[in-house]
Amino acid sequence: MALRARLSSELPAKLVVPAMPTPTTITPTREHKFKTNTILASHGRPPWYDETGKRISDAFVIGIAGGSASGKTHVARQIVKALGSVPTVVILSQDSFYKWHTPAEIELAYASKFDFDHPDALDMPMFASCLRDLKEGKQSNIPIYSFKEHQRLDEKKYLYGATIIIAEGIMALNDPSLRALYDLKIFVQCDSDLMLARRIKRDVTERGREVEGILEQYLRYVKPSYDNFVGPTSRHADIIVPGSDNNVAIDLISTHVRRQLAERATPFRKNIAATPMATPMEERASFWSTNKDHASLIVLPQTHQLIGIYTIIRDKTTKTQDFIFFVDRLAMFLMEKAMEQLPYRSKTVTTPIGADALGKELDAKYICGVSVLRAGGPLEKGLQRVLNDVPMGSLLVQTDTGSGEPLLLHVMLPEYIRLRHLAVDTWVFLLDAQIGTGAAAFMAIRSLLDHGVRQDHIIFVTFLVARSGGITILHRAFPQVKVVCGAVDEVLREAWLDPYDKDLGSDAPNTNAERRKCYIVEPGMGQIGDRYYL
Ligand SMILES: Nc1ncnc2c1ncn2[C@@H]1O[C@H](COP(=O)(O)OP(=O)(O)O)[C@@H](O)[C@H]1O
Ligand SMILES: O=c1ccn([C@@H]2O[C@H](COP(=O)(O)O)[C@@H](O)[C@H]2O)c(=O)[nH]1
Repeated sequence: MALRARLSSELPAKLVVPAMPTPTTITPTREHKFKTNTILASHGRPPWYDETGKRISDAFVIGIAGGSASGKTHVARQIVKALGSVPTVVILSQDSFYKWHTPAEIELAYASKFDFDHPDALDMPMFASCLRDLKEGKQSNIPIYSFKEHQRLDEKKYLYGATIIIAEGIMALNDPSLRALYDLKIFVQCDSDLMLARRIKRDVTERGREVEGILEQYLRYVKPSYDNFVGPTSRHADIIVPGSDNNVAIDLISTHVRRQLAERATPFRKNIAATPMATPMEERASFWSTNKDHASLIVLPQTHQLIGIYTIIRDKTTKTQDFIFFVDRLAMFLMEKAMEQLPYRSKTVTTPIGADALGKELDAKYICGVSVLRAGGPLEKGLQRVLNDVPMGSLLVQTDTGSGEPLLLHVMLPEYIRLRHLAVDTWVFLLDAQIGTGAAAFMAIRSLLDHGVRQDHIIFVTFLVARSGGITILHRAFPQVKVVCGAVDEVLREAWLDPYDKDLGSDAPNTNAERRKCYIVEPGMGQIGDRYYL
């Protein structure tokens, strides 16, 4: 409703954008040859949740319908191009949702006697469900369809983290449950002869077809389907875009989408900023006073041995070789402690002298590790020592130098998390060097929850937690996540970081354009990832 109102203030209720008076030639590029459901552009994803940990915005979804070869994919790609530097954009092709075909149906397809242009040829409920998951910020595993084999392939394409989704297909506006998911509905209008000419060219070069078969299929199914099912859906569109010379329409659409995204953006880091004011005094006092038995924050016993290891690691004069050795040792201590957080069940074994011994065995279905790059990397070795062959994944979270917000730049997760039905039974050791503002921890935990990992199955392992930082807000947002750490440092302060300096920044104002604002845990251990790897 709100969108319609806003759209109508920007555009007439239904906009038919005329073709450009002077035709421009768009040279088909290699990318036109592929119909892939893929992340086409990613400039990092800013927070999609607030400081309570709840998701605050859905992805912006554009539905594009039109006849076969009218230019739907082309329009989708032009929109992505025109949007420029925006967060993650995904193009979801309805073609991927053609149903699985029997050998008899495939034989008919090769003889151009199978109707791929009826709405029943597509698995609409599956398309709607995958689209809904992506819109709601969850992962989706999309089927892959081969036009050459007229068959759905065995493998699937994993997608996660879209901020904008463009769903395109001949029947994209056909189904009411699909239409309900779109924030913007587009119909690509194109002359029949142009569509036929393009289809012949494309099907011969890209889909392994012959002209005679293409024409037979066109007359028997494609043309009647356009008249009966596809063309009439143009009445549901917000915008009608011409199938050629459509630069004006593309500009209009991209401006609208950019404005919508700007309206949805909310500052995050500022809200959890590393100031003692981030949570009320009483809440922090109660968190730390109960922290000894606190189920959510487990601090390693402060033995002389442990403090000795920290002393070496904190010392800026420690040589890289020694730093790596002691970080690896500390990682082992932390991981051993973290392993205690997993469930165990009773088990009786027979000893070599034939006696029964009552013991315990791990009771976790799936376990994996995910490190927040680069700083979480040094903990990986510790995890691999306590759990042989544990599947590892990573998340690259970095601070946007302009906005100061964390950005999710890369997601590489193990199958136990990528597949939702496994994720619910998966225990995840989430590894990061420290929890300062908590911004990276928030993003990493939220990403796992989006995949269906249970909050109480996440064990966050870290070297250092800042007492005055975001840990209390993190705990408030995700009370069931356990944090295992080796030391608690008192101070978290703002500073300027020089990318070429391994020592951490000063309070001096930003004189060097490359320096960026950061938050420093004090006394801290410096940039652990840099000291370990560089
Ligand atoms: N505006 C355009 N100008 C020039 N060629 C185009 C234009 N739109 C589409 N084409 C070409 O037409 C063919 C079919 O376009 P495509 O976008 O794949 O259609 P659809 O996704 O609707 O089936 C492609 O080879 C593409 O390069
Ligand atoms: O195995 C198949 C599946 C589909 N088709 C034809 O594809 C078009 C839809 O794809 P567009 O990319 O939108 O053109 C549809 O008209 C089907 O006839 C096919 O030939 N073989």
